[in-house]
Amino acid sequence: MAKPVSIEVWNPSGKYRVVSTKSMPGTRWINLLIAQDCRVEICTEKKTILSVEDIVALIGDKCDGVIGQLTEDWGETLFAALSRAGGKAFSNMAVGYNNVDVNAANKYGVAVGNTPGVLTETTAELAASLSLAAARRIVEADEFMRAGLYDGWLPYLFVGNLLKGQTVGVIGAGRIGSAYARMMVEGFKMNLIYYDLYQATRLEKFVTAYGAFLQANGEQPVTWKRASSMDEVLREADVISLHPVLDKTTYHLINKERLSTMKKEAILVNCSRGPVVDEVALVEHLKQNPKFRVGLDVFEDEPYMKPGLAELKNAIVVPHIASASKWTREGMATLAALNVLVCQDLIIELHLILDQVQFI
Ligand SMILES: NC(=O)c1ccc[n+]([C@@H]2O[C@H](COP(=O)([O-])OP(=O)(O)OC[C@H]3O[C@@H](n4cnc5c(N)ncnc54)[C@H](O)[C@@H]3O)[C@@H](O)[C@H]2O)c1
Ligand SMILES: O=C(O)[C@H](O)CO
Repeated sequence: MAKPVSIEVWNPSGKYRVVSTKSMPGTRWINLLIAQDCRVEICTEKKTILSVEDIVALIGDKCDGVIGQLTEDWGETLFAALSRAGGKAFSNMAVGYNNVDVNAANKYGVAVGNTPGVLTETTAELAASLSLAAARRIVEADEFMRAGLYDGWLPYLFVGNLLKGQTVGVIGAGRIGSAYARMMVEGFKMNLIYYDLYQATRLEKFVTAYGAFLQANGEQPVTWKRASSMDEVLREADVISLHPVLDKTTYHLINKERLSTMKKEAILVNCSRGPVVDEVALVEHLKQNPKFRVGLDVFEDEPYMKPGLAELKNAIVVPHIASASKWTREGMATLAALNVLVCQDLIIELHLILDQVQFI
């Protein structure tokens, strides 16, 4: 028998019971649920990652819908428990849903939602920040200053890479990959090479139009190329950012062999999912190639890093914060609440909010 988990309750007399496994930013999501006669229960347990057992206890005997997190394992056990409790809706508070077994959800008649769109620009901005920080060695230089080591300007001090005129490579040119590509092309006048299963027509048109604009103003135009393989991107690009979904086809997409085909001074950024990169191979590659740099927001075994990574000066590491802007996190919470309401048929004035809702 799992221990009871601590909760905070909003609108105790609400007819429908909706559980959120974590407290989420803002109050709009809570108010939306209350307006549709929901009793909202928010788990206030101190531990960061809830176990399947904890969540089964939270679901209890009657539960209409759940908002969960990407750190949780939403599979057979949880969807069976939710279905037994009368629930028909689950929303991940994330766009990525590799932690959700959608087949199991289907089997138990539970609809699944995610939160795309509201995090596109915020996540792309972090990927751009990591690209810049790696190119200009900002974290190393900051540590140097704080250690009191700066004793005057020097021609070789923290020399990094100029981005202008170099090639940015994007693997997975969906919403976030395309937003990142636009930032790097427009902001730093980089040329683009991308690889995706599908053609990114709007992105191509954007780069073509921007190139024409630059040329009309007497500047070197930017260019784009859709690569026929991922290896072409790895060989040609100076900065490569990973933005595919995580599934069987993208697991360890970046491995020892592929790292060896990249330029010795390339920059690799990962704001997708940790297992897209073989992190052990990456640590080895970083050790062997001190001018190769990485910016990582995600890790193979979160919250852990593979041995050796934390000690490497050519790696910038941040704790999965790519979507962490206030606007975005409040938007994700709002979308997650709307997903649960719509999937559970609890919306009264559906037409007022349907355009804000996203489904997998
Ligand atoms: N670090 C973070 O905090 C953070 C934030 C948001 C999203 N993400 C991750 O980013 C991912 C992408 O989000 P999005 O909104 O851009 O999704 P999206 O669906 O718009 O884009 C994903 C792209 O990957 C492409 N793709 C799929 N398989 C591929 C393959 N084998 N090779 C190349 N491309 C492939 C798809 O065709 C699609 O264009 C999410 O699934 C999530 O895992 C991470
Ligand atoms: O998939 C997602 O949404 C991120 O990892 C968290 O924002």
